[in-house]
Amino acid sequence: MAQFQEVSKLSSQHPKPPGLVLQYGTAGFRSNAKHLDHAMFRTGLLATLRSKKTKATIGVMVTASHNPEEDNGVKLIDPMGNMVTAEWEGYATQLVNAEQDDLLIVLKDIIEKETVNMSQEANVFVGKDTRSSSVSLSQAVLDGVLALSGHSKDYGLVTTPQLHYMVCCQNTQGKYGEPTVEGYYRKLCQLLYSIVSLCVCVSLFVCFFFFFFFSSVQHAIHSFLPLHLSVDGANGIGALKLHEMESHVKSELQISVFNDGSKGKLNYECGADFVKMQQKPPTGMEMSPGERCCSYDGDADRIVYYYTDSEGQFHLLDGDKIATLISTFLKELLTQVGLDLKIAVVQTAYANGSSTRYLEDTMKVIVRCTKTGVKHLHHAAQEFDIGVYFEANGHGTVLFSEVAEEKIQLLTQDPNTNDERKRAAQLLQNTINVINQTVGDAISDMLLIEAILAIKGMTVQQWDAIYTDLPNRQLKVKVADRRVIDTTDAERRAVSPAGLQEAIDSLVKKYKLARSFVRPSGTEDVVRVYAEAETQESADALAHEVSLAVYRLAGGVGDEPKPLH
Ligand SMILES: CC(=O)N[C@H]1[C@@H](OP(=O)(O)O)O[C@H](CO)[C@@H](O)[C@@H]1O
Ligand SMILES: [Mg+2]
Repeated sequence: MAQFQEVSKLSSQHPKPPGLVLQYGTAGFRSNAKHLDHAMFRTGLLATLRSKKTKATIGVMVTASHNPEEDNGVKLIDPMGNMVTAEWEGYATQLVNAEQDDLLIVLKDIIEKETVNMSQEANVFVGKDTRSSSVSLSQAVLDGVLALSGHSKDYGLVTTPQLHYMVCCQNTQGKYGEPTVEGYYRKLCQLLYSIVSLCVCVSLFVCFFFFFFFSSVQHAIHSFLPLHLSVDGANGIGALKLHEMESHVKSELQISVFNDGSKGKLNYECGADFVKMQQKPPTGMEMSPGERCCSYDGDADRIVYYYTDSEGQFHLLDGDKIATLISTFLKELLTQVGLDLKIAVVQTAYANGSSTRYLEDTMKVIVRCTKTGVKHLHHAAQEFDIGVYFEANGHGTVLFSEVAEEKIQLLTQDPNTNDERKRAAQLLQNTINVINQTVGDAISDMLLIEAILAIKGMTVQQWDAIYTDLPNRQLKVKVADRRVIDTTDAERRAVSPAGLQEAIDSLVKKYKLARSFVRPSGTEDVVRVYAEAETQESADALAHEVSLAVYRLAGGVGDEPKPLH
């Protein structure tokens, strides 16, 4: 067929290095950018097939998120803006690893297995981050789409969640929003205006009573707006997009952007991953004591907040604290509107033990633990009326079931609802709209958090004080083959190699309030070790001892892990 001749022709311009094997991992393909040209072209081919199969627009995002500048990667976005299914992840791995001469055989095999109608039209949206390699790599994706006569739309520089949003808007015929970057800002920011204005109405109402005691109403509003926030853009796409969004929110939210890419290197000593892992502020950020700050990652799908206190002590408010703030807010609103909706928080094994305890024992919400990787959390969250999911590293969002959205919508229109209930229903409605339900989104999460803090009149210190994190430590161990470690119970227990779990169990027993687990990373060639305990010294010592156990029992390479102190 002529169609396949074009594939042969164009694929020879994007040849596969013989013998190279890549795996569609936790977040798509990731590697040094030099190894990815063929993977991009072939992901373009697969996205076209997926589009024909689903009769919908598919997204392809070129990014390696928080990884170093030299790396790159690619992920596929399904019609509703979700991650692609596990089955198609498998096809992606097969197609990308086919040696040059076998490419057509593997391609035709997928077409046959999935009974793809090749005369069906195909549409693929493509986006990229700010890495210098992203320019040619996204062109390789576009070539792949072209090779199978698919239509493509190149969104150029966008955040990962923006591309997820575009795909969802396109496939819901605009019901989710307008599939443009401007449409995205309008949707998200308008809601900040209405959330804030609802709040101002309440402030005005309160001020009316206190008018004669305290100076003026105007003063109260001015002290409320605009909000101030310092953002570390990780020298990536998020910084660029914040500048773009500025004009939409400048009277409600003043953002000072640091690490905006004008001089520093992407993700280097900055960004959400650096801040979370190192538990310290990014370089290049000016912070005054008590000031609210946050960091995005390299493709702006993660966010963490932090501040330093008057003694210079650093305080991190990670994904767990964000999930707690958002679920508290939603639960309070549900009580006010009197709706009996099932709300749950979904976490991974990396969630701080204090957060899980607080959510279950004090807030009395259902907590679920899944494997690492947003796709797992997303699926679990879909089982509830309202599913709040966050990885501890700040990647997360909230999902509302259709039933929940309908019930809330009805309440906002019900003439028999009293003012207080109506206001709460309206806030819930606005919250639904400000949230990017397709995937974790640093910009959307930031706007929601800012609105919640304003509505609740809460400082970052008060938010931080909801519970106290258990001291914790994450380490990496190099082993010859990390696949020798197999886990169960949402990655909290190791079933192989023999003796490893027993060794961890006996080490954990030595410390108070301790917990530790190990798992092979899905994005890096390392085994990750997590430990938490009553004191930082204990968490550090436990993490080191568990690292040694991994090194000895799972084939460690290089030098033995050294103690932290
Ligand atoms: C401990 C940790 O933060 N792991 C991260 C990291 O996965 P690993 O499989 O642990 O390498 O990258 C994933 C993709 O960004 C993210 O979803 C996940 O939370
Ligand atoms: Mg990311």
